Amino acid sequence: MVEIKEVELKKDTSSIFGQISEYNHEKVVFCHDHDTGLKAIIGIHNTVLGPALGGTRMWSYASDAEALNDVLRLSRGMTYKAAISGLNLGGGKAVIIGDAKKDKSEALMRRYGRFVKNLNGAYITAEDVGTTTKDMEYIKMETDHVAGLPEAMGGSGDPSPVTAYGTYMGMKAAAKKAFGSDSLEGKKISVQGVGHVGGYLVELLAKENAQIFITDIYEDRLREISNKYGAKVVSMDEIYDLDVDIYSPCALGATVNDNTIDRLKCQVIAGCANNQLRDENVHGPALVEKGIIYAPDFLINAGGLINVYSELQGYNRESAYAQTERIYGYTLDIFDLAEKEGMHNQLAAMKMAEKRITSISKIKSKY
Ligand SMILES: NC(=O)c1ccc[n+]([C@@H]2O[C@H](COP(=O)([O-])OP(=O)(O)OC[C@H]3O[C@@H](n4cnc5c(N)ncnc54)[C@H](O)[C@@H]3O)[C@@H](O)[C@H]2O)c1
Repeated sequence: MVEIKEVELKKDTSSIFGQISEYNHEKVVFCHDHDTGLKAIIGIHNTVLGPALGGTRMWSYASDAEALNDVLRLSRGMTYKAAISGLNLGGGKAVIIGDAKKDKSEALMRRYGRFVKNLNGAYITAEDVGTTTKDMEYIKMETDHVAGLPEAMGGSGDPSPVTAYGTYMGMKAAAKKAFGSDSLEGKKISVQGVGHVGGYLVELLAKENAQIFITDIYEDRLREISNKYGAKVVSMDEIYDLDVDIYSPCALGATVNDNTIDRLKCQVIAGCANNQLRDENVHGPALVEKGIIYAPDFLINAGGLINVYSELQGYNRESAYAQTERIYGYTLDIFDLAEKEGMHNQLAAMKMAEKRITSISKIKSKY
């Protein structure tokens, strides 16, 4: 039996190296370019299972420290996501500091691509919040270590529909656990963020005749999704107080926190956002206490990674969807493990992922 260390948040996070050692990252690269205004951080968390693959996020962070914290948490999440999904990939992620609508240019993305190139394949990038398949084309001009290229270029295209499908599968598994049936018909479901993934998820929920509530920063997008699928629009703050069966965080992370947890009235949380629990050690157990079934984020939002991984093997859309469908069964397995071991669902999923990494690391030195 492999011994797995409990993941704890350590306290010394005041220095950069303190933060990097907190989650035991292998490498963190700071990228700066005066001419293009590029400021980016690439986090390589763990490469035991394979090269670190994870998207590049472009976001207007309030501070460099916030950007570092985000890339460290996101890249660790990628390690777990790849491991639990049975992929031969490590965990990595990158952030570009800036406003994706204003600060992006071909030169900036290509300069960033050259930093990725310099890592010689230890990190493979892809798209994330604030980046598009077009940006991946620019990166591809500088390095082969990029995935999620447009289908016209032989790539797997936008991963969002596959991510939405996996999230839907995880949500149905959680519904089965909470309500005794995985049917979402008539269920009241709030979706926070109707961007790439959230939009596709709403489509799947509408097909199953769920009652859908949506919120987003962008009013035009809200109108579009509401008109198309008959979803009711609510304000960004109101989403936490709704009397719903399922809350689906599909925007950014850390929305399950000290300020929101007491307001939530749902029985299930299942969404595609990464790092939904602000602090898994605090908010994982708090959800158990409240009787809310939490579907682990990195498990149920793995569809996009599965899709991108398939591109590296020679893309096959059907097999990517078939593999993503298995998220349903994996999610039920995690609920069983959590119950058996008396732990919260996120921790059970982390332990399952760590177990695979530990066992594979042992065979790596043997020929
Ligand atoms: N795209 C993928 O395949 C994929 C895969 C795995 C995980 N994820 C995660 O899923 C989430 C959504 O990804 P996406 O690709 O759909 O991004 P996106 O940028 O297309 O959509 C996010 C949406 O959330 C909205 N938003 C941001 N803050 C909000 C807030 N406070 N309240 C309400 N809405 C808010 C944005 O306006 C945007 O429309 C992210 O956390 C991402 O990391 C995405």
